[in-house]
Amino acid sequence: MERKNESYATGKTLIRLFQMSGRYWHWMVLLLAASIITSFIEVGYMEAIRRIIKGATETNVGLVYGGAVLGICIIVSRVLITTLTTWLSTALNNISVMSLQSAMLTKLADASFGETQRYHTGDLTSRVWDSAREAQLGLNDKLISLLRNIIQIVIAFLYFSWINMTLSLGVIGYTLLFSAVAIPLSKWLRKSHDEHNIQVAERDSFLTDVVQAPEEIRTYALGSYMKGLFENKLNRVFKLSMKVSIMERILDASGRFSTFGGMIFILLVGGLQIYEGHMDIAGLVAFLVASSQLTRPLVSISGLWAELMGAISHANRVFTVFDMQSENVSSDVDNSVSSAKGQGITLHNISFAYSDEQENTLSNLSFSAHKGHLTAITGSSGCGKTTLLHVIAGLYEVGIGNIHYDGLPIQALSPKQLRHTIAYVPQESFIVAGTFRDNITFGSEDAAQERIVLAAQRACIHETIMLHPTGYDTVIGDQGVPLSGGEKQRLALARAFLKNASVLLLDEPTSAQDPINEQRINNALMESAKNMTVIIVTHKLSSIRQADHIVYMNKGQVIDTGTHDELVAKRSGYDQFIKQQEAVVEEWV
Ligand SMILES: Nc1ncnc2c1ncn2[C@@H]1O[C@H](COP(=O)(O)OP(=O)(O)OP(=O)(O)O)[C@@H](O)[C@H]1O
Repeated sequence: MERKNESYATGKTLIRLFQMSGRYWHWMVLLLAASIITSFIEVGYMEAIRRIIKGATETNVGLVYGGAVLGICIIVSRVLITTLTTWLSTALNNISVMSLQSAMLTKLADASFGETQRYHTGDLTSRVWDSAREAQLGLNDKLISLLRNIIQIVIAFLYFSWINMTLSLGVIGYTLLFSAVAIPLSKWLRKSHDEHNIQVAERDSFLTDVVQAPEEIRTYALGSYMKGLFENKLNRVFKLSMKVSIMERILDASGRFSTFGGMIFILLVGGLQIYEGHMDIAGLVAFLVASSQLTRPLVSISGLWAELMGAISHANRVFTVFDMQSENVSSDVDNSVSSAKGQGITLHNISFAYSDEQENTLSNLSFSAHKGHLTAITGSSGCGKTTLLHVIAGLYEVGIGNIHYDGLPIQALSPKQLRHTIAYVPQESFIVAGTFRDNITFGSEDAAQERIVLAAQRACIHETIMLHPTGYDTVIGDQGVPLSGGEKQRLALARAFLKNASVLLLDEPTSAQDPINEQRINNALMESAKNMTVIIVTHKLSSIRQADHIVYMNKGQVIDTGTHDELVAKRSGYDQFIKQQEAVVEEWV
């Protein structure tokens, strides 16, 4: 599958992520403010220790008690501010992640069909689910923590330099020296995170495929074969996880080493400072006990930076979705298009290739599907019928040729106008977990019950629905009533009948139907074709013969068009195609 370069510069990624979360900036500012208050409280904690030690060394009981009272106040304030910060960050995390995920879903619904087709569904799912979460939490938690640590360093530094400037500068210099190792490591880490995410996406895509194919897995006894493939993918993820973890640990270790070494450094330099009379013993003990207030944020900056690299790698996966080419959705629907009493659909010299590297799937193709006619597109498997239907539905843009809807070029219609004009029944029926009614009224939620029943009757699904005591309110799908392939197909058909469209496009709508339902559906389609343009892709002889107009295709080209009798008489290949189909049907009967 073709992939875009998913690597954006770190700074640009952060700015973009921040812009996307712009409406939460006041929450972020509040969190930052809470962090600043926390840093002051931490300084108070250091001061309390210093006073107690000073009081003890100078046998000043008042100073000891004063330090203790300050300490208690600090502890209470710390609890309060921590509770507030936790509440704020939990709320911010949940709301912003949900908002990013739903924005991604909206984008995917509006993105050009061709773009979304380049990605595996498992990959897109993990982008919306995992990458959105990791990216947003990266901004909310990691970036804010990074800023908080910087603020904490400044405040702690001001306090410590009040005690002793030389020692404070020494501690900072020493810690930074050890943290410097983080810079090249974080670059490698970022690359490893990118590789890791690609492997995770491949693992998830594979898992989606396997979960969706329980029949094949069992009937072909693919369990151990799939297990082998899955383990290979897991191994690759495992190796990269190990690489990432080891790099993170090295970053972490460099920080820890600087902390321990820092103690010795403080004792050495602090001892000299006391010896020279620049500070007292209470100051040194306060430094020793609380120096972590200065070194910890310095050290954790490298750890946070490493974690931020992971979040940025996920953010890039999120942006790839937002960068998908959008359909140019206009805000208002011009109903004049759907109500236009035009000529139907006309295609002129259409050619289409899935990518620049591939040969044309459709070549120089022209025909008309008139309003008031049922047009059937037929031909052998793989000749390009579904592709052609997608092109007619405007799901793929054609490079060469043009399509006219009721006399208007397709480019003159916004995607929204086009969607309003078309009802589409794909080969694979899409059923959501919900009621029968929910599944029929997609996009026509306020449809009256009589219209819903009429659509279901025309699609031959009404009787099935009424077998359930709760009728149209029966829950189907995931946790509800399971449906057969034919029932799903008829439900999808009812959805299309309900939509007030002027063009009905159907891809093998009777492939899973028994002959009786097949004939009833064919009749309903003939009836629909009286006042709309109906195009059906089919291999079914009954549907082909019944059509007013047949488009016979082979290898991406239209070989001939006409009625069944006309095409048989022309002997341009259609007659042979039909003979082969009939021979197969007879063999089966
Ligand atoms: N998303 C895609 N990317 C690249 N090639 C594709 C894509 N979808 C289909 N094709 C290729 O285009 C050709 C035509 O496929 P299409 O599904 O349009 O044929 P069809 O006539 O509808 O076949 P069938 O009757 O078996 O459903 C096939 O060779 C197929 O491999």
